[in-house]
Amino acid sequence: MGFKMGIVGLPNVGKSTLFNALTRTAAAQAANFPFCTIEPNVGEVSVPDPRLEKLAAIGKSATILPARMSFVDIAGLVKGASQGEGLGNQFLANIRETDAIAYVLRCFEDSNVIHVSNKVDPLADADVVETELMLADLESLEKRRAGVEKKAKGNDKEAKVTLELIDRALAVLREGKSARFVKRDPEEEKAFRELQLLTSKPALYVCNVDEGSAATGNALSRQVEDYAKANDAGVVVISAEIESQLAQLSDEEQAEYLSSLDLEQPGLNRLIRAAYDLLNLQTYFTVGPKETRAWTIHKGDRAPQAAGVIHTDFERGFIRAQTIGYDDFVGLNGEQGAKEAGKARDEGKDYVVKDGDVMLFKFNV
Ligand SMILES: Nc1ncnc2c1ncn2[C@@H]1O[C@H](COP(=O)(O)OP(=O)(O)OP(=O)(O)O)[C@@H](O)[C@H]1O
Ligand SMILES: [Mg+2]
Repeated sequence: MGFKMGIVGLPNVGKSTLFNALTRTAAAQAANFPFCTIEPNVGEVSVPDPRLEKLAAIGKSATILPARMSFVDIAGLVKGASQGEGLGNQFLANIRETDAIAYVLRCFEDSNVIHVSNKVDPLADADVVETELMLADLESLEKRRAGVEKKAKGNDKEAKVTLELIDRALAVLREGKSARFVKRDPEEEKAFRELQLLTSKPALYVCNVDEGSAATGNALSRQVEDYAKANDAGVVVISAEIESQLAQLSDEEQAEYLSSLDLEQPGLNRLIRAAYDLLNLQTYFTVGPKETRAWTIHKGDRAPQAAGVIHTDFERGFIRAQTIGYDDFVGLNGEQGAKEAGKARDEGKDYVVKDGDVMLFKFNV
C-alpha cells in the first residue's frame, strides 16, 4: 500500500521548501527513517512513531522499520489550470494519482517573496485552487455523463448507480462545494471512487507561517483553522522556512533550535502524522529479534486484511492472530510477560484490529 499525498498550492507559497525539508530530513535520518526519491518530485518518508523505539528495545530487535508514505511536489497552480493554463493538464494528472491533498497556504508576510496576486490572503488563495479543481471535476463529469446515461437506459445496473452519483456530484459542485460533500451510502462508495474526483480527496490545509509564528500561529493561520473546521478538512501550522533550516542540523542542534522556538518537535512530524490520520490509516506492529516493524492498515480493517499487508498468503490462509495490545506489551515487558499475564489473545477472522496492536499471524496455505 503506497499512500501518496500531493502538495498543492499557488506558485511561490512554499511547496518546494516544504517538500525539500521533508526529503532532506528523511535522508539525514537514514538509519531509522529511510528515504528514497522515486521520481524527482516524489519523496518517500517514514511516519514518525515514538512507540517503535520502545517496542524494539523490549523485543531486542536489530532494526526498526517505520511505516512509510509518499509526498508529491506538484507545480504551482494558477487560475485557468482546469482549462490547461500554466502546467494545467500535467498538474491535474499529478493530483489525480494522489490519495489526499495538502493545500499549502501562504500565511507569512515578506515583501521579498512575490505573491502572484500581490496580496497575502490564504482564504482567497485556497478558493482559487479549490475552484480550479472543482471546475476540472465538473468538466470530467459532464464529459462522462452522456455515455453513462446511455448505458443506464439499456438497463445496466452499475451504470444506473453511477449516473445517480454523477448527478448528485454535479449538483454539489455547481453549488461551489467540493465533491467530498456528496452524500453517499457505503455500497455506493466503490462507484464514487471510480469517478476519480479531485475534490473528493481528503484535504489538509498547511498554513505556512513566518518564523516567529511557528509555535503560536498568527491571525492568518487562525482564519484558515476556522475555514478548515467548516470544510471538513485537516489543518497544520508550520513554517517551511524553519523546517528547511532544521533539516540541515544535527539532532543535537535541532533540539536546541526547537526549544529556542518553543517547539516540541519538528512541524514535519506533525504534518506527516496529520496526513496519516487524514487518510484514515492506522498502525499495527510486528516485533521480533530481526526487526520491529510498523504496518499500515485502514481503520476498521480486520485481522486477515491486516495479515494481507505482509503477504497475500497470510490473508488467504489466515487461521488466527496472536494479539497483544500496545500498552500490555510495553507494560508487561514483551510477549513472554503478556502471555504469563493472560494478555496475549488469540483473535479470529472477525477481529477488528486496534491501533498499536502487536500481532503474530498463524496461517496455512
Ligand atoms: N515560512 C516562510 N517564510 C518566509 N519565506 C518563505 C517561507 N516559506 C517559503 N518561503 C520562501 O518563499 C519562496 C518560494 O518558496 P518555494 O519555492 O518553496 O515555493 P513553491 O510553492 O514551490 O513555488 P512554485 O509553485 O513556483 O514551485 C522561497 O524564496 C522561500 O524561501
Ligand atoms: Mg516549487
